[in-house]
Order: sequence, then C-alpha cells, then structure tokens
Amino acid sequence: MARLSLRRAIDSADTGTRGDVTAPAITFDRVNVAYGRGRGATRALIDFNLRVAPGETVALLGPSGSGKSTALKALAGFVRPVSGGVRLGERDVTDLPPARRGLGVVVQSYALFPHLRVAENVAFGLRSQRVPRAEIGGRVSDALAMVGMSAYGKRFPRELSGGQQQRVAIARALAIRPGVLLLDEPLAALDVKLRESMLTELQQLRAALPDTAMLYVTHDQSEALALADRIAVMRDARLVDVDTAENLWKRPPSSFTAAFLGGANLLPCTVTRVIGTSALVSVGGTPVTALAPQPAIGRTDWESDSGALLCIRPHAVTLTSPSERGTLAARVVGGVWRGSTTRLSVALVGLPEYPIDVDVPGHDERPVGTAVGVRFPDGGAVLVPEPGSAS
Ligand SMILES: Nc1ncnc2c1ncn2[C@@H]1O[C@H](COP(=O)(O)OP(=O)(O)OP(=O)(O)O)[C@@H](O)[C@H]1O
Repeated sequence: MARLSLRRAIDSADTGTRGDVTAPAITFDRVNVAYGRGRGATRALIDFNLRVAPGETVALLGPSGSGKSTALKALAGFVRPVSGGVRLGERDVTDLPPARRGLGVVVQSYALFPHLRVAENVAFGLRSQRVPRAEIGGRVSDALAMVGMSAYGKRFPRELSGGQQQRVAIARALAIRPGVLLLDEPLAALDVKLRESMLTELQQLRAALPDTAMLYVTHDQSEALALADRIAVMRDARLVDVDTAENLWKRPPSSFTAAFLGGANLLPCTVTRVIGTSALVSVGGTPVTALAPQPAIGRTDWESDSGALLCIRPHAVTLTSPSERGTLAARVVGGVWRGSTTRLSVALVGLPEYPIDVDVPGHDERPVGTAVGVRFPDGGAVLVPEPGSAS
C-alpha cells in the first residue's frame, strides 16, 4: 500500500470512519482482561481501545507487566476478555477459537516443533488450514524465501541458530498469508548484534508485505521507533498514548511517554506565557523558551502561572561556559563514559534536586563540581503536562 493511502487508512482507523476507505484491520473495543477471580485477580487490560489500519504496523510499547502481551493474546484468542471485543476487519472474532482467526503469530521463544524439519514446521499451519496438498510445497518455499531460509528446509530446529529459528517461526506465520501478523518480542531471545540485523530484516519484510497489518509487542523503544508507523504506549494495563513515533518523540503528550521513549529529562517549570505554540517558562527562576504543543485530540491549555514539565532530551542540551549570558547556571554532579559519548549528570543551581542528563561527544572528563552553563537550543525544550493534569 502506498504511504499516502496508508496514512488515509490510519486516519480512518483512528476515527472509525468507513466511507471510501477500508475498515481497520484490527479493532480492540473497550477490552478488559483479568487473570484470576475476586480480590486476588490481576487486571491486565483495562478499557483497551486501539485500531490498526490495513498495512499499518503498530508497536505496543511499555514496561514489563503493562499488559502488552495480554493485548496480543486477547486478539489471538489465547485469553478471553471479561468484557469488550476484538474485530479483524469487519469480523467480530471475540468468541472464535485461535485457529479460526487466521492470524500469523510469532512469539519470543520461536515455539518450533522440535521433531519436525524446517519445511514441515512451516507447512504445519497450512495443513491445519486444509490448504490443498499440491499448493503446500510452493507456499512453504515462498515463505522460506521471504526470510532467507530457502536452503534450510531439511534441517531440524536443533540444527539452527537462534536467529535462524526465529526466521523459520516468522516463515511459519507468513505461510498462511495472514492479513494480520502478531509479533510478541520476536527479537528478545537474540543477542544484541543479531537483534540489530534481524531488525533490518523485519523492516525489509514489512516493506515486502505492504497490505499486512502488524501488531508488534516490545519493551524496547528502539525496535518500536525503527519498525512502527504508530506506537501505542502502555502502562499499568492501560493505553497511555498512541501516535506516530515522530510525534511521540518530538511532542510527548505525557510525562510517562516522554520518559519511557528516549529517557527525556523532565524539569518542573512555571508557564509565564504562551503565544501559539511558543512558550516562555521559568525554570528555577530563569526564563527559558520552549515549544508548547497542542495534542492531535483534545487541547492542552497552558495557562499562565500554571505548573508544567519541561521535556529535554539528553542530546539536545548544550553545555557552555558558566559566564555565558542567558544560560542556566549548573554544576557537574557525575558522568559515565559510553564510548562515542559521555553522559554527564548536571544539577541546575536553581533546581539541585532535579539533576539532568546531558550527552556530550567523546570522553568528557570534567570533574564533579565543575561549574557549567546550560542552554536548551531552539526547539530542544518541549512543554509536557504534569501527571494527573487534565488535557
Ligand atoms: N497467566 C497469567 N496469570 C496471572 N497473571 C498473569 C498471567 N499472565 C500475565 N499476568 C499478569 O498480567 C499483567 C500483564 O502481563 P503481560 O504479560 O500482558 O505484560 P507485558 O507488558 O507483556 O510484560 P512483559 O514485557 O514482561 O512480557 C502482569 O501483572 C502479569 O503478571
């Protein structure tokens, strides 16, 4: 699907409009899931709403235990919602057994059948879908070719590396030509280097399957940023924010998303005045300019004299000499060399209880206690509502 029509499909998925565009490939409609009963029950999904357009990739991102896998399981049919429903296209599949939902599912642990050869593993889903025998060979070859595993059809899973096993698991999911592919932390079991190359392969796969909607569960923000058209951020069984990766990164709608996606610094500030999307705020008594974004849905009124948070990414902070005009006075309180950069911890003189992270190039050996000036270049500081404030 061309990018423009994907954008239109996403817009329609968001608003639920039909018209000349297709229904969402995936719909979660106020889904609630609990494990156990009574007082001891864990509410794993609370009023979860999400739509994914045909051809769109949405990453479910959140900390451990936030309910990401549960959302995927509710869609796949592995857990049953207490209330609410899930739809695939126009079909309500809430009560269908997993095998009849026609989804491709890839999980972290590969879950290949150890006693079956690679080609037989890939053919498994086709057999259970009663695909005619004559077609199975070709479909298996196509699926293995898509993941670069054509030469391995006769091997057993134990004769493959972790990355190769995960490719076979993806081929098995793709063989049934699903309209919707669910991936639950597919790279989590791989080592760092392999994860990076598999991430590139997943990007290529995504481009090769322009009509397949993907729901990708991860707790790794770099995977979400690399793969997803939109990111749905989860926390404590709820959806916190959903938007394009770029919007969530540049204009985080909540402090949680700001901190989770890219580890932003969050400094308390007081709004002096806002004109359009441009704000003047006070940070520990010093005036600072910032962006004052308006969310796509709803409105944030940045009222004068109200409290807010200033979000600044560690790479977007500039350190200057302490005597430079217009900078915030600060002192270095720590530092960790990370190879190509050093992450300094810097405490503003007016706000010593909120040290900020600053990434500077190379090996920076400024000792603790060094006086510095801190500047937030234009566009580097963005206002974010305080937790719990209405937006
Ligand atoms: N089978 C189960 N029985 C009881 N509680 C469960 C079960 N599965 C998950 N939970 C609980 O439900 C909540 C959500 O779990 P879920 O696996 O969906 O989170 P997650 O965001 O995918 O976490 P992770 O990133 O660690 O996989 C957690 O509190 C978890 O402990």
